Amino acid sequence: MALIDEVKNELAAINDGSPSAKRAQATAMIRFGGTIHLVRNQAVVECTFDSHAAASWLRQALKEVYGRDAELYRIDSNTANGEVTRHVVRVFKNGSGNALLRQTGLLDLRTSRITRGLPPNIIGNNDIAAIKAVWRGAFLARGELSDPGKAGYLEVACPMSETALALVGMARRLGVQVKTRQVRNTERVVLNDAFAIERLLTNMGAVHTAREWSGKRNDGESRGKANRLANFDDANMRRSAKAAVEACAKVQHAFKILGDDIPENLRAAGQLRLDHRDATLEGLGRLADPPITKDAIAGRIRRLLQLAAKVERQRAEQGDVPHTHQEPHVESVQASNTSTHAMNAHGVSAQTERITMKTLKDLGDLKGKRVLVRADFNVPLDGTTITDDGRIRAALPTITTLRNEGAKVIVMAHLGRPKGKVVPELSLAPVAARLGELLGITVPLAADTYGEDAQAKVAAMSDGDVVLLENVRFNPEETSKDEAERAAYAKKIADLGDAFVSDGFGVVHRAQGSNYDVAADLPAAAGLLVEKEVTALSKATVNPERPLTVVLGGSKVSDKLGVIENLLGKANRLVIGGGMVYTFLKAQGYEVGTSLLEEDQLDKVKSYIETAKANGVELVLPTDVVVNAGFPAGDTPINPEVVPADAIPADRMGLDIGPESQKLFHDAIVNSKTVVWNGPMGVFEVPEFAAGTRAVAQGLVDATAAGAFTIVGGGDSASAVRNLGFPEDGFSHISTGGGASLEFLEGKTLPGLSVLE
Ligand SMILES: Nc1ncnc2c1ncn2[C@@H]1O[C@H](COP(=O)(O)OP(=O)(O)OP(=O)(O)O)[C@@H](O)[C@H]1O
Ligand SMILES: O=C(O)[C@H](O)COP(=O)(O)O
Repeated sequence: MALIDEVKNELAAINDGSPSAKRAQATAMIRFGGTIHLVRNQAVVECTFDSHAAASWLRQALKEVYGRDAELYRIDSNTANGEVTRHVVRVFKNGSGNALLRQTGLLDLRTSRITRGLPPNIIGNNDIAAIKAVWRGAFLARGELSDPGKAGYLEVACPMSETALALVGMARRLGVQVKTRQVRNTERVVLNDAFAIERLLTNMGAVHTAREWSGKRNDGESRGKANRLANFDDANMRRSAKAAVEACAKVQHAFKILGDDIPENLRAAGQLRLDHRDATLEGLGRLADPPITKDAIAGRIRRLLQLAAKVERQRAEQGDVPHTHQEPHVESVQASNTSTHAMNAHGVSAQTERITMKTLKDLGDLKGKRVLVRADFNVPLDGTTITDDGRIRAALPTITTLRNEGAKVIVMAHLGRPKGKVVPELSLAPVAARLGELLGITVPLAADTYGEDAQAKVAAMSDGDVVLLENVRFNPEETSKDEAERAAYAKKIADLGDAFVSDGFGVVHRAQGSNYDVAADLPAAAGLLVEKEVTALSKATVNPERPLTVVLGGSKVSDKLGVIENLLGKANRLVIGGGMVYTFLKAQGYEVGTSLLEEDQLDKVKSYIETAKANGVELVLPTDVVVNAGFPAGDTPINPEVVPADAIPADRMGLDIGPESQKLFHDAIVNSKTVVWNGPMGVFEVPEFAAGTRAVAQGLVDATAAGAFTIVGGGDSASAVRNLGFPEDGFSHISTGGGASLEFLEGKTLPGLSVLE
């Protein structure tokens, strides 16, 4: 028996729900699996299922919850693919069809029309059991599931867009993000993330077969890959085919624009796309000579299209040819890339697969070469004093390796957000001095990034020398949204070097001139830090050892709420502290005094709390907090006081988690196999409010000692760990990335990494 049949059998065997859940499921089964027509003004409700068990369930439920008798019969038909059996449940006799439509709410009594979506009584039902039941009914009626070993997908074909949107909303309330997609003129709700599929199946009640699906999926992974080209007939393949057709059109256009002036590796990649229109990117990679990864082939095609777009733009500027607006090129490759991600055997997104990037060895012999290294030297400063030099030290392995190879090392970096203006306080002068100290040499600082001084300093370099260019963000083009402007600027930087090494992991989530565009102009590779970060963070995203606990804190509340939403489908346990916790406490109806609060995020947070409950994600919040009269400033005396988390006085501000919570958090962390921590638990810069952050850091140290894999991410958290005196080797990995490490965890595609594929 195919696994989908087993899943439906398991779902159809669920019969112990409340009447409200049964009504929700039955209504969904009619809405998704039924047709309604009139015979002499009598409504005939006819629902067709491929599963006999589903049809039987509905017949029984109609009797039980609506008192309606239904006929059940089977239809066998011969199709090109063999005999197909369907099971029909029909409600018709004695006006019972009309009555059923009224009872379910599927007949809108005001307009006497059939409701297009799900009836309001179902949509407005906040009972999680009923929401699960709707999904169960929809899936029983029109659900499809990939076989283990194939590209992972779960889909429900919907009768119309309103029903699709209703399902999307309900999935969200279960903590699962699904999308709608039109396939062969049918609106479908689709899901490709393996973990989310398993979660949704479990939520529907297919607890046993969900596990079997994921288990079999692992066993069958290699088979699935090998069969990919042969099995072109499943939903993901169809999506991929569409993306491939679009990509072919773009490649053809690029060839036309570029003529003979195309780097050979890019031409070969484009030609492969044209010659094998139906192949997946993975398949194209296999066909390349020598074979390369799908990420590499995607990268080459993307660069080909970018190059064409650039040339076309230049020509348009020179008045050679009409500018035909080629920006969508880049997007469409990303789109085809995305569908490729959706096609892998686990159906998961970019960072849940290992990322393959070019590395230093791919740059060949660098002796005497000018190597541009993008580092992230965005370090905390107190005036001109660097309070944590972790990011500078993290760049040393790459710089030292390049120097040892006899390269001239030209380092570029940003500091703060000067918004395209020269801000003297954000000069990299203190960084040049510290880098020189750490390397034991003088590191001259060029007064500009690519201007006369930079050119002169680079021209004067000997092999093994290091020069630092001034803050790249002093140039408005660095962060410009105008790709052409950025590209022209990147070209000027690229003129200073012979190769580019991307080593600023903290900035790989940005597509900016000095970390992204410059890679199109020079042979480019990841530095040792970027390699190390990707390897370490992948341990939390590629089959992490569970329980996976994510600890979040810090002050950038709304930045991190998105991460929480995403993690509700991935982590086993979420521990929340720091400034963001007060929005959670308020969402539970507690007074939070003058603490950091994002009022406009309250509804979101409420739904996260609900989702966490529904998904079985353990949400650990503080039970006590340390408060003060206000944010510690200047000489104002500090009067820390511990209060229960549900009773913060109206005139007090929460600035740390209390002692009871410290123990609670510590224990939650220690009982984990993988821990990711981003954001301090309190205003750790002030000793009176540092205990919570210290307890969490200690939790990670203890978990590491017990064999867990622990990651500290976030600029402030990393500096907190060091400033509080914890040894760096107490943690498995201290990430130099803040936003970058979070976006990596979220599974987003990071431009600064994809450009190195
Ligand atoms: N309860 C609180 N109220 C106000 N500020 C807080 C509170 N708890 C922590 N903070 C502040 O949060 C700041 C760090 O937050 P942030 O979100 O920037 O974390 P991070 O580790 O730097 O992460 P990232 O690098 O991703 O930005 C610290 O300066 C700390 O004082
Ligand atoms: O500190 C960081 O997270 C990185 O340096 C990126 O800085 P940004 O958020 O200003 O781009």
